[in-house]
Amino acid sequence: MTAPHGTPSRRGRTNGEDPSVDEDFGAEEALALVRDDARREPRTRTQTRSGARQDARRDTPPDGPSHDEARRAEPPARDEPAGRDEAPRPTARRDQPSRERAREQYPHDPYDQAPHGQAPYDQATHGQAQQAPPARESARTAARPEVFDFDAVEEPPGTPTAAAPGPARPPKPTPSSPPTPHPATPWHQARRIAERAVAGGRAPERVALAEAGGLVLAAPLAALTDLPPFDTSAMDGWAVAGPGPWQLRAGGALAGHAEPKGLEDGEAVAIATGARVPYGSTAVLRSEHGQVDARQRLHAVRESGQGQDIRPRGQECRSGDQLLPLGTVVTPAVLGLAAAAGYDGLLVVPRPRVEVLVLGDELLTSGLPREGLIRDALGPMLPSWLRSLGAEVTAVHRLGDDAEALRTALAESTAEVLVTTGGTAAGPLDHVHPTLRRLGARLLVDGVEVRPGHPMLLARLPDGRHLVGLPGNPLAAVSGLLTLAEPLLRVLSGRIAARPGAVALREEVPGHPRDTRLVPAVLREGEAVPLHFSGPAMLRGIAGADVMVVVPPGGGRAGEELLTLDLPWSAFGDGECFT
Ligand SMILES: Nc1nc2c(c(=O)[nH]1)N[C@H]1C(S)=C(S)[C@@H](COP(=O)(O)OP(=O)(O)OC[C@H]3O[C@@H](n4cnc5c(N)ncnc54)[C@H](O)[C@@H]3O)O[C@H]1N2
Ligand code: MOO
Repeated sequence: MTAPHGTPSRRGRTNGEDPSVDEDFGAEEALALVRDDARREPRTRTQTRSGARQDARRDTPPDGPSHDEARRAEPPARDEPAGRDEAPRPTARRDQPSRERAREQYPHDPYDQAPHGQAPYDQATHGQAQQAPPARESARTAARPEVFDFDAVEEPPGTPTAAAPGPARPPKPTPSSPPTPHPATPWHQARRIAERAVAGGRAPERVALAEAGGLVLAAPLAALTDLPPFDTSAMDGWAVAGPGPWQLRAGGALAGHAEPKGLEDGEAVAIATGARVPYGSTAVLRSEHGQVDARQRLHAVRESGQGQDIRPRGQECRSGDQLLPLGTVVTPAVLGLAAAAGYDGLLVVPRPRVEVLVLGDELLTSGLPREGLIRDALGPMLPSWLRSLGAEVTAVHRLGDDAEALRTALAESTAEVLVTTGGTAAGPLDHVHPTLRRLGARLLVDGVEVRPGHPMLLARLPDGRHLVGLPGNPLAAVSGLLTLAEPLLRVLSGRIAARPGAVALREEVPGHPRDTRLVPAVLREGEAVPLHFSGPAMLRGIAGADVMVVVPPGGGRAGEELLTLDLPWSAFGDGECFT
């Protein structure tokens, strides 16, 4: 499922206690890991491409800075947005036939995310065609009603934010002073904070195989038997002893039967695939490679070598061999292997219990949108997504915009993790921050430098439970899932971080001047083609996506390798995984 994660070999871990996770892990480090891994392990869907692409990246035009340098540079003054949350307007794009072709299939331009023909995307309006803001949006322009305890924002020591000079607690805004700037956390750092917020999962439990799918091994899987447990025939035919021709013995050996009587040299007996081979057998002759004459003598029409088509006992493993490490997700194949190796049940990390609280008076649970009401997209989306991240979703409650209902739900829930949707911003009905403050929660992440989804948050309640606050815009909520919920739940569910993915962009993707962008894309011939309809309020792009591409501040060039985040269905994405 989701990345970027460290490789198990370098960052292998099952809980937040492994010191190796303390290393900084930015985009460049993650990409370097991918390149390393690609050299070691040729079979990866996100196999990075030739060095030529990297060389091209290093190319510096004679009259200007390299792309990377340009990316690090501040955007030119004329592009500076009026507010910190706005991106510059796009510059005109050159006509490129190949781009046009790609666009026909997978039209994309984040600055043009409305259907073709509509007004261009403007980050300030969050992907919508420009229009007068609705009444509730204008209410958001009001100053932030609550001031947070910025001391309570936990940052690892040495991070740029923590190291930044300035007062620990900003002054309270007064009617004459502008709203306090929001201390958003850089995207990579937010993921690390979420990963380290918890030390590990619940105490391991033994569950029946039928219940273990999707859980994580809490102990290495060691073989309880040799596999195969006895010498078996790999083919239908005859077990033979010594060189032929052989005298065929009456009867035969079938799978599931006790060991047949041993063979003497020059003897053969009919045998089925999977049957125990009789003691004394030197090979199995396939049925299509032998003929029996009238005197019941078996003749080989093709020679079979010593031991041919016999699977010797212990060929796959010996009793006690470690088959899989602790931290492995119990996939269907793991269930099969465990059963073959003698297990009736497995010691696993129980799923962390997660409760979803959907906020918003405007949400309908059925029927068509009407009278300003819209369908709740997140209530139906989150349970299976969270489950794919290792959680057990115990309940989905729809609370409307009711601060008291939210406070009660947070105070009374017994889930280890609460996930709220909506209400993270600073509008009059956005109750998440004030309620957290009332409950004495500690904000570990309060806003992230990522688009969409920058108002996302991670908080710790006084009793140690965690709350992931997802923004209400549906794609922004997905961004929050991938940024904060995935690392938190990965550690709580005992999973090992997967190898980070990287893929080359088929076409340029504009970036935000300072924030990371998460852009839905499809994978085609090893390249990522960014998708259209990927505004913060839209799910149309992500619903057809294979991965989320992590676009660094400043954007990505055609051919540039960028990190990717897997989606729950990514394994089925481009058909290259099942070879
Ligand atoms: N003055 C400002 N206003 C806003 C800012 C900002 O920085 N300054 N940020 C914008 C961004 S970015 C986002 S994202 C949203 C986040 O807002 P909330 O988390 O408070 O979410 P809501 O206001 O409740 O909802 C936003 C949007 O999403 C729709 N929504 C909510 N829940 C659902 C759901 N379950 N299914 C489908 N759609 C949902 C809701 O109707 C709104 O349209 O704030 C911006 N404002
Ligand atoms: O742009 Mo907001 O970040 O819609 O998520």
